[in-house]
Amino acid sequence: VPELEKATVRIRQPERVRGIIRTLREQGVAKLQVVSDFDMTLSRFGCNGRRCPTSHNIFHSSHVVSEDGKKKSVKGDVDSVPFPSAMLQLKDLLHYYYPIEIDPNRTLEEKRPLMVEWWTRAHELLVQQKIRKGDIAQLVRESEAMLRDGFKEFFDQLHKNNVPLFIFSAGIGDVLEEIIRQADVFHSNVKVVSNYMDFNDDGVLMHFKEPLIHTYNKNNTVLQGTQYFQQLSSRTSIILLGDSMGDLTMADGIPKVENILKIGFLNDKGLPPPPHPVLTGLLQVDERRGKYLEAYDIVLESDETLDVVNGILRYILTET
Ligand SMILES: Nc1ccn([C@@H]2O[C@H](COP(=O)(O)O)[C@@H](O)[C@H]2O)c(=O)n1
Repeated sequence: VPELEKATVRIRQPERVRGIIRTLREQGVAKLQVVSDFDMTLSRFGCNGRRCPTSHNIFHSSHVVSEDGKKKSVKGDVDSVPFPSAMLQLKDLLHYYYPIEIDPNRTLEEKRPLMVEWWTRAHELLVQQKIRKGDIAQLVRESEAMLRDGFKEFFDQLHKNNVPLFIFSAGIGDVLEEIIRQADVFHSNVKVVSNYMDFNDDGVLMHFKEPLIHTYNKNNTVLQGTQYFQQLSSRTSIILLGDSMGDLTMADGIPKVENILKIGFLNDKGLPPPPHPVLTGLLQVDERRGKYLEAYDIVLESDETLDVVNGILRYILTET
């Protein structure tokens, strides 16, 4: 896999990783499934020195706002504040909670209640905005959210080879599905589990459906009743893609894992140092690298592409 020689690749145990990749190929395509996070894993973290939005914070800078918001803009403040003040609070939440989410020095027990608090407050703010189902496509079209370079080969290779792709996201399902749809890669082998909006008959957001999925409960507890992994029990070779320590448990519900390759994107590099608004107070990549290298087999640093994943898939999916 020549892509493993890229400068962005870090591997703690190269021999072990080569062994897993060889075994995945030997086991064959019929045994393979891919489990992936969405935001900042399949979607880009940054572009032209700016952060790309997650499926939540796509709403921060959107002109697609509630009737209240539109009335505000009619009053003349559309250029200076193109969204109602509650939208600004979403940003405030991000600045407060995101450093907590990625802090390697806090335990999961400390983080979990704070994540529930973040998601609950953010969802309440979105409900207050009376988001309309029909506006989501425009919102996505006008946003800077985008899939990583090489996404088409990634989705198409898996589809062509009938390899199931399970996207397990703590983002907003309605938004991320639209991003994938607009990229024309929402193939029949893709299954998404995420936080979904619940709209009334007029298409206005009323609630978020249960269970609430946040960064640190992406495991079997929120998959009860889906039977997804049970139906794929013969697929015992797993490629897991994530960008946070919470993503490491995404495959826990798979009944029998024989071989698993964990690939992690270590983002947050190559962007302006603090006081960049979102990075203020964040621990830098150097401080997080050690934990990522222990947890993920392959760590990709400042890599906005799916090149390495595609290279590995090409190798595994090629007939021997
Ligand atoms: N109000 C929020 C809540 C969460 N986020 C970010 O979204 C990411 C979750 O999505 P995954 O697809 O990665 O599971 C998470 O890492 C949070 O940083 C947000 O931006 N706003």
